[in-house]
Amino acid sequence: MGLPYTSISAVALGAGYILSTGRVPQLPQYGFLAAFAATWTALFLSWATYTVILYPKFLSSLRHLPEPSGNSWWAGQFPMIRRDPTGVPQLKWINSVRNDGVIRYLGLFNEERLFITSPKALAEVLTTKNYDFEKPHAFRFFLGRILGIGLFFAEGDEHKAQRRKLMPAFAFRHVKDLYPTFWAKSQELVQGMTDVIHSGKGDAVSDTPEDGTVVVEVGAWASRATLDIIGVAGLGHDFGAIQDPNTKLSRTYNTVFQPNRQTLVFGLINLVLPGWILEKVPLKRNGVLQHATGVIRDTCHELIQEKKLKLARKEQTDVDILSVALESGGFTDENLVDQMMTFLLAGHETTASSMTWAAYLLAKHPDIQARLRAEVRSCLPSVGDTTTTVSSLDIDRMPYLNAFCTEVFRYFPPAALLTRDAACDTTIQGHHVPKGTRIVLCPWAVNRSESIWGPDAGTFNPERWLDGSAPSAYGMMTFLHGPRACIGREFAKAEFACLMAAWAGRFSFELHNKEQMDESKVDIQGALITRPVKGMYIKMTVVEGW
Ligand code: HEM
Repeated sequence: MGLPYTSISAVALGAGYILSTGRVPQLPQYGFLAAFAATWTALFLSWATYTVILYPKFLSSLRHLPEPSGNSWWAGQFPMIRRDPTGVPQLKWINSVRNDGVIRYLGLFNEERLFITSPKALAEVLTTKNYDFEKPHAFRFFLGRILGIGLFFAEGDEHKAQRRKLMPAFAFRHVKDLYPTFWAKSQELVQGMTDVIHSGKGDAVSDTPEDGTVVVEVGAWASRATLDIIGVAGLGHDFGAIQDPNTKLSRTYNTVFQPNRQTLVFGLINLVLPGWILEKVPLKRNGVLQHATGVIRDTCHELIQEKKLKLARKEQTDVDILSVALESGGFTDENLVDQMMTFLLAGHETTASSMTWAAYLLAKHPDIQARLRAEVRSCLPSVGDTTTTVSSLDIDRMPYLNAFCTEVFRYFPPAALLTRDAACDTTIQGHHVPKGTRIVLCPWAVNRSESIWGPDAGTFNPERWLDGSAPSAYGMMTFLHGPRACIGREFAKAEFACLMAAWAGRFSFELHNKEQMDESKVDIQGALITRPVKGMYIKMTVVEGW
């Protein structure tokens, strides 16, 4: 519950006036400032006691729901949430707290959160009552600056209308035409990395080029490839990030997503200060965000102008997302810029995160790596053969590749935790949920819930997708479900499958830091998109013969 600054200040002003002018003779007289400050402090303390202690512990209608033990008296489970990677506390609770689909836990200042755990409850929140829940306003401020206020942040009827206009561009019949683009970029990526390996100059100090092995930070390559793909397939423009790691746009996203103290402190302040105040605080992070927003907006503006010129000259035949949106005629220029900013970010860091985790998992499981490579080599033309391409049918015919990709999406969902606020009084699984209650959706936990996936939920096992035993759709939360599910899901799945086929077919993967065979030794950063904090360093070798 946000501090009601305006109401407290208004009452304190009134009290200051009354007490300083002696209007009520029965009351003692004080100076205006002293009376104002004393009333303000008293009201603030009463509000804080009510909000932090009385309401969550004794009055809330949600206090009888199951919850994890070990609360701090004023910060609930916040110490654990702050210490562990995003989603890890929720994973512990989903497997240990008995519940019927909803767990209540307390955050900083004992703010209540409802963590939704079962497929039935998730179906209710995401589909049946989707529009009863909205994205939190603080989140909109925090991310809206770099993501734009497009489809991602639209709500209610506005969301429905925007989604309807954009859907054709993301339908599978359109995505299937993009496979040649995905494959061409996968080829370019693999060629770029092959050149680096042959040159013997990797990204880590202990490279051992003499045995043909070079250590590469795969996350950076993944981001460059996915930025190029969303550039070409989304905006009809090649940013050339695979060829040049220092393009303005790549550098900009790097500075925004660099996991560091600044980002963390900014995020924490955002929990207590409203966005419009935080934006004005002279923090270094504000400057970084402002600059980044400028670069991203300008890039999108330029691309839209280019496309419009082409349209006017009747040269327009492209099938990228921007062209489809422009031709629908339903967006103003400013709105289009917001949509493009959304696709640029939502469509590149997410898939890059999946690629980074996939490289880690391949390195950790040499048997899976070998099986995948064998399938790729037997089904697809060589990645070096630029005269051939790959279609959706080629990829569909590869059960192990598809099982591997789906299992990576399950095991390491890029968006580990998402939130909603109840937009009205509503219910979940029959429990009354007051307006404003914070709802937590946690793909990281649900995707590994033992009650949904069985006792091997915590094991990476592509095999589970081959025997058709996968559980209810709502047990897999990587792209969410319902009207707000990821619109780019088919795009992402296709792009990821092409990129992984090219990687696994051409290279062998081995962990640079052997300690990381133990997953708990990989530090995970997860404010928005999960990634290894210090990058993922992999020893890569070109496997000849394909
Ligand atoms: C592995 C890749 C991806 C993952 C895991 C992913 C995941 C998600 C998730 C979880 C959401 C829901 C967020 C929320 O409602 O709080 C979402 C929404 C969205 N995603 Fe993705 N995404 C991926 C790739 C893409 C791509 C490639 C694009 C575009 C080309 C894209 C565009 C969007 C958009 C526009 C939304 C907002 C949809 C709406 O609110 O109607 N995503 N994504």
